[in-house]
Amino acid sequence: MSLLVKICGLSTRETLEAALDAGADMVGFVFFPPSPRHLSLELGRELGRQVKGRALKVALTVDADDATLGNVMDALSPDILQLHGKESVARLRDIKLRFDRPVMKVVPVATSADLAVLPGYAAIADRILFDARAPKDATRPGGLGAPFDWHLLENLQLSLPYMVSGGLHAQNLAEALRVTRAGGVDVSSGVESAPGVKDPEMIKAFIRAARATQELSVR
Ligand SMILES: O=C(O)c1ccccc1NCC(=O)[C@H](O)[C@H](O)COP(=O)(O)O
Repeated sequence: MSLLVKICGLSTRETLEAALDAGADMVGFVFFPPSPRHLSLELGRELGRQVKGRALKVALTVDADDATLGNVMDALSPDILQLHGKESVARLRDIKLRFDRPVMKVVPVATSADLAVLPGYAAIADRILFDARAPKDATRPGGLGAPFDWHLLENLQLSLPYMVSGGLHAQNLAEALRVTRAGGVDVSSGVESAPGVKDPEMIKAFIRAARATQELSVR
């Protein structure tokens, strides 16, 4: 199975086009006002139209209520909902039923104890995204450019697909894949020149590096 590459936090036509041209499988759009990558619904609609089926559109939200999710659905028409907050298993089930979209649940990781939630989420989610657990005083739960200890996933047995994220960049993604055997990689800060400012050349370099390491992926 081929490695999935997701470029997250896109917010301009130019950088979205760079990701699509370079062959990103998933493009992520952040709907979380405290984030430097937050999109208005209007911009989300415009960028969503630009994708034209060339990649899967992923809507990232954090503990969003139904009204917010409904607005995002209407504007972006996402293919996948990335739930990056503290959404419970019951909330995941509710969101899937209500919005009829595959759900990618983010599991924040700092220690092995963080993996205890997996059986619950695995029963409902379509995919898991492992990300570094944000520090308690962080203004957002992700997109901080910090990695976690990939060895925590070394002996993972998971019945559904999973991706890895957190502090990835073109130079370390091969090692992350070697250790975790993840089926996909997700990046935001590692393809930026400043928080929220994507760099087309860094996007291309990341996707090139991911394709070069593709044979390491098994899940
Ligand atoms: O990007 C944000 O600002 C953000 C805000 C709130 C929750 C999650 C957020 N980003 C998550 C991602 O972009 C990715 O899914 C992933 O965590 C990669 O982040 P990075 O470490 O910056 O590469």
